[in-house]
Amino acid sequence: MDTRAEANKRCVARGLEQFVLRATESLQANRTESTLARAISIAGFRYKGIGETIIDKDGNRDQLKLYGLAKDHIFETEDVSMPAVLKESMSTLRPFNELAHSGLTTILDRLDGLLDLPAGTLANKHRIMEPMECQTRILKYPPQPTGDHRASIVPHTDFGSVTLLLDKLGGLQVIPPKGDSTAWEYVRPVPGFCIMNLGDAMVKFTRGLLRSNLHRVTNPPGAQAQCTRFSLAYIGRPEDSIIMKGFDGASIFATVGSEEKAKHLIDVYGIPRENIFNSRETSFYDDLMEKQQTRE
Ligand SMILES: O=C(O)CCC(=O)C(=O)O
Ligand SMILES: [Fe+2]
Repeated sequence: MDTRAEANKRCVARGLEQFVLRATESLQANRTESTLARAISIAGFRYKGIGETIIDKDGNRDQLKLYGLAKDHIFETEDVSMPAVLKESMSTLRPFNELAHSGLTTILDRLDGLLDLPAGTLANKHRIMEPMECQTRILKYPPQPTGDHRASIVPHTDFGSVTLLLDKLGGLQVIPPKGDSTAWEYVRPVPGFCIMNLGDAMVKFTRGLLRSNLHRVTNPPGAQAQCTRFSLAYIGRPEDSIIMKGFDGASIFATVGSEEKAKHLIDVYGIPRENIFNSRETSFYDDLMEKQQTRE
C-alpha cells in the first residue's frame, strides 16, 4: 500500500477511535432509550439498550448496547433524524464507510477468484452508491461480574454478505466448523487487522458451500474481563435489488479426508469428482494449481 493510503488509513483509525468513545459516552449520557429508539424508523437502524433481547432458553437478556447506522443514512443525512453526536461525526463516518466498503470489495473480488466466478460478480452486487442496507454498528459491552460466563450478545450468524469487525479486546467466540455446539473458541484480535466474517447472503449465493459461522460475544478472557469492550462493525449487505439465490456457473474445488465425504459433495452439491482433492496429502496444492492453470 502506498504511504498516502497508509496515512489515510491511520487518520480514519484515529478519528474512529475518538468517535467510538465519544459516541458511546454521549449516547449513554443524553439518551432516554425510548426517544432514541424512535429516532430512526427503519428496523435495525437505531439504538438498542442493554437487555432488550432475550438470548437463551433460560430467559437471560443480552448485556450490550449498540447503535446501528445505515450506510444510506450516512451518505444522505438531510432527511434523517439521528442523535447529534452521530450527525456531527459524519466527517469520520463517511471516510470510514468508504474504507470499510473498499475492504469489503477487496474480499468480494478475492472470493470471485476462489469461486471461479467472473471478475466483479460479487462486487457488482455491492456498489457503494446503490441503495443497500449496509450497517455501521457501534457496540459497547460493560464488564460483567467476575465469573459470569454468559454470552453478552445472542449466538447468531450475520445477515449480510461480509462483516468487518474492529475489535481491540477479546470476547468474540465462534464454534469452529468441526466443533460441537458447546465448543466455543475465542477469536483473538490482531492489532492493525480487522476480523472478517461471512454472512448468510454468501451461504445463499454459494448454495451452502461457504459457511456463515455461528458467533457470540462473552466476557473477554483474563484481565481484559475488567474492561469495557467497544467494537465497531461494518456489516456489508447486497444491494436492495439483488435476489437472494445461488449463482450458476461457478467451479467449486474442495478437499476431503475420505471417499465417503467426496461422495457426499458429489451427490448433494454436484461437484465433479476431478475437482475434489485429498486433504490428507499436501499434493492437493499442486493438483489445484495445475487445475487453475489449465482452466479457460
Ligand atoms: O462485538 C463483536 O465483536 C461482534 C458483534 C457482532 O457479532 C454483530 O454485531 O453482529
Ligand atoms: Fe455478528
